[in-house]
Amino acid sequence: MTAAPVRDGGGDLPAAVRTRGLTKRFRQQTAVGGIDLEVPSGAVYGFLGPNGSGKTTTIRMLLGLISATSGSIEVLGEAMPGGASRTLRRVGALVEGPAFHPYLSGRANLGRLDAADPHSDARTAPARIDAALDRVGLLPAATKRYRAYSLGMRQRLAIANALLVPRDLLVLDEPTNGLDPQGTREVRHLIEELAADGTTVLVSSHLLSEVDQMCTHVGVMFEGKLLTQGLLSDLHATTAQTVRVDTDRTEDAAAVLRTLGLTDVRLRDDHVTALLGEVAIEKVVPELVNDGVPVLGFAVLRPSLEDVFVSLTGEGFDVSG
Ligand SMILES: Nc1ncnc2c1ncn2[C@@H]1O[C@H](COP(=O)(O)OP(=O)(O)OP(=O)(O)O)[C@@H](O)[C@H]1O
Repeated sequence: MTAAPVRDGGGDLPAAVRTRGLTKRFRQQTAVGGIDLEVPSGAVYGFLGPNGSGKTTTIRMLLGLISATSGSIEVLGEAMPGGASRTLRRVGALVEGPAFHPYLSGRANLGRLDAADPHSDARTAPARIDAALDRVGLLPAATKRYRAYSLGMRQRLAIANALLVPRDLLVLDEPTNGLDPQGTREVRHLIEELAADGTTVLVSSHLLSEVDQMCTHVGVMFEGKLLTQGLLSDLHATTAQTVRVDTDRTEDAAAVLRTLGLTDVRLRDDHVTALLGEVAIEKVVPELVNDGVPVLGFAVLRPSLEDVFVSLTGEGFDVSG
């Protein structure tokens, strides 16, 4: 398996994150095996991979929480860890959720965390805290106790904590983990809004549909390797298209599709699907009709991210969790 060429969508701006040969070994185990990550400025970059594929380890290296075994890291154009303290002020992170006090309000919790930050300016804290609460839609619930917050509100508060000072890059590790569908939607919308304001977002996830819905770019991790990365639309386009033929003569339709050279032909009660491969799409319907197969419907299906993943790894994506 070779990684697809890297697309640089960042224009004149330096990439928000660029690594070369980034590697982390824990004793015998290589958790991250020489990855070249490229997160263009302005992207919502979905860092996708099954559990244990190395996403958190990579993120921890980017943020200087653990050291790399080898390789290089640039964040916002600065080599790390060289420019770390200055640069990391411009990076908001949600890796392990901050420890919130259940009996304090959302606002008071942010106040405590801000006061614990040696770089923060106490004089501007009230305004910054309310701006962050407003940004994540929690200003109306600012005085509620944390323990009364829903799961989605708790996670939005954690993101507000990452936004207490202006950020150029947000790094969110599995921000929807453990959330119910409503909470997941809230966090996803928030990420989309932050991105619309110009913040680059690197968000890790093991949820394919989530990445599909909110990201412009995607990097696919598998067993410590970055299998591919680039624009999500390019990734979809490079994966074989599936066609669907609705017919009451599925056996006959399947035979025609196989003869034409389509592969992975699957029969259902009232339709057949198959991978188009190199076959010219305009040939399919005429050939079916020529052979007397009644075509009641015909569609080209956009490959799902799961199709992309399967085509890259030859394995299904474990969507548990
Ligand atoms: N501190 C550590 N010591 C030893 N092994 C570790 C350590 N941290 C991570 N690993 C191992 O490195 C591999 C990658 O883990 P990592 O947490 O980066 O994966 P992940 O893709 O983030 O998965 P998850 O979504 O489950 O967090 C795993 O096999 C894990 O057991």
